[in-house]
Amino acid sequence: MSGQPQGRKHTEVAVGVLIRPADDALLLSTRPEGKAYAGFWEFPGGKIEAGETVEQALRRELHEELGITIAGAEVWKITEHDYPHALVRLHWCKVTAWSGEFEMREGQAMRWQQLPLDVAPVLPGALPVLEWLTQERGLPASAALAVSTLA
Ligand SMILES: Nc1nc2c([nH]c(=O)n2[C@@H]2O[C@H](COP(=O)(O)OP(=O)(O)OP(=O)(O)O)[C@@H](O)[C@H]2O)c(=O)[nH]1
Repeated sequence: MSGQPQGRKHTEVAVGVLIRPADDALLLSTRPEGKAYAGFWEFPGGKIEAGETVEQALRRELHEELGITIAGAEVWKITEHDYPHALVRLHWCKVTAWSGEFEMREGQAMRWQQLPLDVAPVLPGALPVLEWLTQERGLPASAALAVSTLA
């Protein structure tokens, strides 16, 4: 039979939509060298390890990658994306409070961004979230589409 290979397991991922309280800017960072889609812009986060909650995984990842400690995180949306390298389930959390100074511990670049983003390309798995944020902010749909640069 054709189609999905049987038993392909989801990789569970915790992702943080960091929103800067002063101006509602969103934090995007680049994927480090050596990972799939290196150089693509994404929201910071990473894989949930065995026994971790989404919040615990996100706190650990953001500390490892960015050097900050988040106050709390609640799941806002859950999406899935089927990449050649993995079938991922993304647990999106909005984060508006953290402590510590940003430090790019994996050699990434980071930018605070308004919609439409002026960085590209963005990981395809992040595009639905840009659409929701665009709707929430009452912006024209083109504010989310402008980043769909992937062929
Ligand atoms: N962090 C993050 N991952 C995303 C986003 N969108 C998206 O599809 N993903 C996918 O989610 C997965 C995250 O895995 P990762 O490789 O960044 O996680 P990690 O840091 O724990 O990886 P490692 O353990 O291999 O070092 C990747 O397959 C990535 O393509 C996003 O906006 N942010």
